[in-house]
Amino acid sequence: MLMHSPARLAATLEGKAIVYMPSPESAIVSGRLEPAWLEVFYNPAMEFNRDVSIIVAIALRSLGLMTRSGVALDAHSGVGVRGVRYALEAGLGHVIMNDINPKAARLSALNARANGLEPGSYTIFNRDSNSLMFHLSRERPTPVSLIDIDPYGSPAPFLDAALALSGKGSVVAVTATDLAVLEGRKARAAVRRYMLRGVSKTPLSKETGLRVLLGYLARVAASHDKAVKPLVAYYADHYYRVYVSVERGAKRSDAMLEESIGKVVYCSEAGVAIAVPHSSDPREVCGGQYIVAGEPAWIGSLGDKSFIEAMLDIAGKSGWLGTRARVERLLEILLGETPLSRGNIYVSLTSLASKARVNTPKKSLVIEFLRERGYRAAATHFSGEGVRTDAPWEEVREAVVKLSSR
Ligand SMILES: C[S@@+](CC[C@H](N)C(=O)[O-])C[C@H]1O[C@@H](n2cnc3c(N)ncnc32)[C@H](O)[C@@H]1O
Repeated sequence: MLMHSPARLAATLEGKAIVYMPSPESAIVSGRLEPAWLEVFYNPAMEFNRDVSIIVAIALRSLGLMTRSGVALDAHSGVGVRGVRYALEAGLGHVIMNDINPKAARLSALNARANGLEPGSYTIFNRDSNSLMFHLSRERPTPVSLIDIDPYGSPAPFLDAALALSGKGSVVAVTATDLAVLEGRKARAAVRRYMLRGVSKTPLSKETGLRVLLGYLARVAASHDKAVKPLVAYYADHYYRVYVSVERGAKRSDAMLEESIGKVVYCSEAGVAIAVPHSSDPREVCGGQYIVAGEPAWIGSLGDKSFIEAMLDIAGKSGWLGTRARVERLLEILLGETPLSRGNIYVSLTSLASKARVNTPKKSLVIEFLRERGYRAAATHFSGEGVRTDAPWEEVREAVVKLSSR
């Protein structure tokens, strides 16, 4: 809902915040707002992404996981909506908002004032975010509990500084919108940007892309003798979003690399993908031809079940969120699939059915069938026709064939 206000600004409501943004007239293309054309970036379509951030921040506080400083850094703040909402809705004690665009920094300050943030409870910078993060980590050491990286396109150029700034227990939140690269459709760019050994587009690349992003984040953390642990990670619309908590120490870092970094391999004949350690021979599992979908990639769990449970509980009480119903739907699916995500890529029922030359059966029937056989199985948020399970793929194929005509 956009409201017009004087001085070439428009105002809108998001969450509990009133948000001033540049008047949108000049950025309407074919009847739609093109956020990158605004003098200062603001994308109303990312409200869902920000609503999830608010739930994460509240969960960190309520579970006692927020480190002592309680400071959040919104490193690419645009109009400042995320930073302001962290203060207003999640009650974070101090927010730092930064943007390289001077008009963005001014608008962030205006939005902080308009929403009644106490003058001492926020700081605004107009700097390159890398230079700011290194400044806060080395020149003016500032403990930051939540480091939020939400740039245009790839977050890769900002992760080194974010991990340098992170301390024990900090949470690093990252948005990536360069899906074509992470999913392997632009393989050369993926090799360059995320330092991959191998990458290829496959029918299951949505999940591979998220694992490539997490794998890169983990390797950057390792270069700082740190380790990361995903609290929640998901795909939505045109982006990936991950929240990881940071641990310090070379031993933890070594253990993370050993246990959680490997490769995603697509078994071409079977139509399934596997997440396995570097040393494993895919031919043994695939039993035939295979493609390396992403290496190195994160093969560990995509989140923490109790954290997601807490988020779901909080979302249920957060009636002010504009996208609450969607947040709850996502969290419910993540709660089912995340405990099954270590070493498992979801199975595409359509792919399996087409390889077996049968009709695709109903997902709910396949899930029930696998559970009756003692396996764990759940829906996945990556695809409406996907199932995540710890059953061997041969058993899933058997289920698909048996259930195809029902
Ligand atoms: C996708 S927008 C951020 C949106 C904002 N986080 C939100 O939720 O509304 C990316 C922002 O990053 C800023 N930016 C781009 N490069 C930057 C850099 N090197 N340092 C700091 N800000 C940068 C842009 O000016 C833009 O406002």
